[in-house]
Amino acid sequence: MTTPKLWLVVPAAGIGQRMQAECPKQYLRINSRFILDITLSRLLDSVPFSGCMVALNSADHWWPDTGASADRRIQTCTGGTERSDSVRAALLALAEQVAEDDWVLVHDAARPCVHPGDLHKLVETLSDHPVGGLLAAPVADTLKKVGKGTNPEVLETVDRGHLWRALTPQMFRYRMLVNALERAHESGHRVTDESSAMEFSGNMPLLVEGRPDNIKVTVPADLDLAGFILSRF
Ligand SMILES: Nc1ccn([C@@H]2O[C@H](COP(=O)(O)OP(=O)(O)OP(=O)(O)O)[C@@H](O)[C@H]2O)c(=O)n1
Ligand SMILES: C[C@](O)(CO)[C@H](O)COP(=O)(O)O
Repeated sequence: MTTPKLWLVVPAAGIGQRMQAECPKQYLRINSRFILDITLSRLLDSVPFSGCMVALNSADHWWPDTGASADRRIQTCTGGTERSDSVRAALLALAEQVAEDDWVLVHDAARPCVHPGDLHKLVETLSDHPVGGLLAAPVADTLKKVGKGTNPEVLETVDRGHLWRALTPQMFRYRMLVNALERAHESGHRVTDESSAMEFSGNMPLLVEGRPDNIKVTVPADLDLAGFILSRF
């Protein structure tokens, strides 16, 4: 019985609309380094991955200027319209290299603050789990449900007792994840993370508590926050 390998998929084909920046947010800089370079180096320096596939936008002209583009461990493919399309494209691009039961960790390019300790905790916790799982953090704020209009008036306060925020990496077996994403896609079931696809296929991924500072750079204020977090470790 061979030991399953670890593979990394990084969806980096978004346009960062909510960031309202002059370039896709994965190419904004923190301390002069591209966010994408920071994310990839933190992941590849922390976990012995057998390989890495980065999904890039077909219009991406920044990649050749990254440090990562010179890293022989990293391959690239063209992403898709939605994040899940980009992840599927990256998984299919790895098809000839990956064994069915190998583990794949999927991590957002826009999450540069992921902590090595959380990566080790995720891999160790899930290494013999039948399904896999994801880093997540318990909800710490009171949550309000609002109506559909543009004026967010409160409909109700949602019980947060059993609510967690999904983070990344999300870690699943290659074949199970490909099948789950294909099934969700073919069913027209829109998923915003890998766990949702696994759940749609009837699985119960395990949540592994991660640091709440593993933020996704999404809106302008997140850039300085990420810089501060990274300065602390
Ligand atoms: N079609 C897409 C959309 C998103 N992503 C990636 O998925 C991650 C999380 O998505 P999100 O934060 O939504 O990034 P964007 O889609 O770029 O942001 P926005 O929704 O503001 O445009 C990002 O690293 C993004 O590059 C991707 O690879 N392919
Ligand atoms: C995958 C994710 O980061 C987990 O919280 C999130 O679903 C990505 O959502 P986005 O709308 O693509 O940023």
